Amino acid sequence: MTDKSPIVTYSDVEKRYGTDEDTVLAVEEFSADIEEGEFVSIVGPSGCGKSTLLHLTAGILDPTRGSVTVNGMNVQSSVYEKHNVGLVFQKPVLLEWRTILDNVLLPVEIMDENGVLTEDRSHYEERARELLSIVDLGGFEDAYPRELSGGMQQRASICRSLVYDPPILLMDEPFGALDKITRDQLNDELLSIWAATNKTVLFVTHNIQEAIYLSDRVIVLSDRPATALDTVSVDLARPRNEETLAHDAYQDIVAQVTETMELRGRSTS
Ligand SMILES: Nc1ncnc2c1ncn2[C@@H]1O[C@H](COP(=O)(O)OP(=O)(O)OP(=O)(O)O)[C@@H](O)[C@H]1O
Repeated sequence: MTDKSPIVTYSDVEKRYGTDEDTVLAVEEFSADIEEGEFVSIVGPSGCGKSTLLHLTAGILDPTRGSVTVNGMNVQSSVYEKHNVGLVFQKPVLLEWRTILDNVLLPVEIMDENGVLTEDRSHYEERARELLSIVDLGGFEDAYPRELSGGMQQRASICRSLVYDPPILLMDEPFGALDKITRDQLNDELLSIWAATNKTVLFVTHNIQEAIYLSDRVIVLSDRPATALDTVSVDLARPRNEETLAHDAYQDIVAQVTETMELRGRSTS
């Protein structure tokens, strides 16, 4: 840990959906600090509240108690700049009538309309082309989403989340729908991008192996309502690769996180 202030702080966060008697408590008493430049995964059982936590971090949802701050500023504040974060969803959600380049540039257009662009458009177009080339989509700028495989579309959506250079990347099971080979490949590409850009990444998954392979720390959530059961440091050398998976230390951490999830998850029944 550094002596700098954390980039994201969750303080006793609660999120309850609904306002009448029929409410759902999704997150309860969640507190955590995320350091700048860290790669942190959030793992937990299906439906426990992982996406809710990311949406609270993005300022898309408001907590019913507690607070989420980014660089010390409450994300609910009217002056908080939501483009501090880039979001990657479970599905790529590309607009089928726009080319890949124009899909990647969509957030730039929206920011331009809102008057919050810091550079001129040509800067972002150059960046979009550079990002597409990094993820091996050079040459597909003028293609349409239907011409790309699922993995290629998800790569394009990662470029879209990075095009305006947000310091924080929020990723919600981004590779969950892909086959294992493509998923492993994209995990390695993501680690390369992370190493090259010094982003802070919050990565949601229910895949324990994936979380440990990627992360500096793994936050283990309980069954719904999500609260932090444990935070596990992953002190494995980088860059990570095939050899990482064969290490005893890797297997030990997998066993530790698996046990926490199995023994300490709370029952929702
Ligand atoms: N808009 C909403 N209104 C009411 N309940 C909701 C809403 N969004 C989510 N929930 C409920 O909150 C709980 C947590 O949902 P969330 O999507 O955050 O879980 P998750 O861990 O991301 O799930 P999964 O692993 O299936 O992606 C679930 O019970 C879900 O049904």
